[in-house]
Amino acid sequence: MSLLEVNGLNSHYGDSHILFDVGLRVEKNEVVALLGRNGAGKSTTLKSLMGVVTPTSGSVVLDGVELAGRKSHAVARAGMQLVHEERRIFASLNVEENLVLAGLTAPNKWPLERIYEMFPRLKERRGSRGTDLSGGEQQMLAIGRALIRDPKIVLLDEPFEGLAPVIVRNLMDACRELAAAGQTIVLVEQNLAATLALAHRVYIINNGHIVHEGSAADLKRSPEILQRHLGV
Ligand SMILES: Nc1ncnc2c1ncn2[C@@H]1O[C@H](COP(=O)(O)OP(=O)(O)OP(=O)(O)O)[C@@H](O)[C@H]1O
Repeated sequence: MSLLEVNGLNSHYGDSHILFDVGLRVEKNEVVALLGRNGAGKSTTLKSLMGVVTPTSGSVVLDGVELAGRKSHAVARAGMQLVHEERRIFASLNVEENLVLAGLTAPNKWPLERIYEMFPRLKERRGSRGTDLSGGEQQMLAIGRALIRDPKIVLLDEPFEGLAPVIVRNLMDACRELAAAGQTIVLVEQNLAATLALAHRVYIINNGHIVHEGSAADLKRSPEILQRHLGV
């Protein structure tokens, strides 16, 4: 059994049917990317896994536990974390307060030092408020807030968006380090090169349907698939 098994997932916004029988599986220690054009349903998929959006049908099983239909705090307690595109840190709290608060209700947690080893910049900025951080520092903090809860799986929604190339490389190194340490990751990212460099396996979603599944290595060698589904 895979760490995460998603079957027949359907989600709606009001009357709009957005996800159609989405199926995914993610093995323990795997980095899986979900690619697709704008509006294809990537964020909705992550939100549906996390219980931010309640799927209308289907199943989301994490480590043998059915999570579909549960609220996001319950999903978080079961070991899933979503790092939202909007980062969602507390602007009026400093870096360390943000991290400590995120870890408070976690059954297991990483020591602060482990977060600071991964993101030395956060240690330097530990006393700075959320509002005073750069975009890259905010993203590091958002990821740190997820990791401090020692999740079984982390969902990253466009972690590199809007960041300078040097910061993207920095964050990619952190993701590689995480993956090497065995962290299971689902990554949604527009930056195709970065995605294919990080992911082991890739799904492509198109209009709410999964249209391709394969290894990242195979996808790199298949320009026609990239062209057909992503237009690149
Ligand atoms: N809160 C919402 N209410 C209604 N429709 C929504 C809402 N959020 C997203 N949608 C619609 O659902 C579809 C899928 O959106 P989603 O954000 O999942 O796409 P995406 O693949 O993540 O794209 P992007 O890269 O643009 O974020 C789109 O047609 C979008 O307009």
